Amino acid sequence: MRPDHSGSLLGASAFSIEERDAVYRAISTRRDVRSEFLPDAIPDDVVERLLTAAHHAPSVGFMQPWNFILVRDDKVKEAAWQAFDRANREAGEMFNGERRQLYRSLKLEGIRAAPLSICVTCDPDRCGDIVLGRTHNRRMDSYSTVCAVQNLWLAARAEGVGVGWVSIFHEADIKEILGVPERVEIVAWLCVGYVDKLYDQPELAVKGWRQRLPLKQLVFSDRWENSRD
Ligand SMILES: Cc1cc2c(cc1C)N(C[C@H](O)[C@H](O)[C@H](O)COP(=O)(O)O)c1[nH]c(=O)[nH]c(=O)c1N2
Repeated sequence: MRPDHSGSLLGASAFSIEERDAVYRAISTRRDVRSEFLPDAIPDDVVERLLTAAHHAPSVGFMQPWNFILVRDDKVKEAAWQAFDRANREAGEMFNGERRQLYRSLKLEGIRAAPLSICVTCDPDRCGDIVLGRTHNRRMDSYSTVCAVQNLWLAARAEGVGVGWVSIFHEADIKEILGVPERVEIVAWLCVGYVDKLYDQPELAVKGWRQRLPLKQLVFSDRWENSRD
């Protein structure tokens, strides 16, 4: 089949003020959600829009290395929670004193509370061994998959749906639970569900774990500024 070269260009004018503000509002009010999920099922058309948003993410060489495993089965969620719990206990041991106490007091997942989990994976073999743009850095396929997660996260905010990213697992445990092939990477376990409240600041900041850094401290001109290391 001959490639389709019939694509046309779209106008690229700025959004209206309202549209622009809506985009920034989604970005600034998106939160990582752990425990505030409502039990209501998410309608299929909403899930479809979230996945479509994810699937429109940029990807290296237009590789689209992602898959989305939709988990609704309580038994599967329970197994994932057990894997989280094991890893979380190990993580707690890595802090000392007050920090350990604080860590242990944090709620870091909503796996069983959220009506839906979406495991987002990255298949490094999606389009052969040599991928445009990935030749000098193999991690570009993982980065692409993270872009898909962020698209989904922002779209979810606009839908009134909360998302919580859980990464406190041994990857092998999740692969086994979900039957994911060895070569495929687990990028994110996302807990997904409606919410009626969101923190106005990151929960980790509210709970005293870590504060947002001043942007000024992170921006350099032309070269890395060692004095700020
Ligand atoms: C790659 C990655 C992995 C994780 C997270 C995020 C990302 C990007 N975050 C969420 C993280 O704690 C949160 O994004 C920050 O604290 C900032 O808060 P807001 O997302 O702005 O609410 C997260 N949160 C949590 O409670 N358990 C977890 O395992 C993880 N893992």
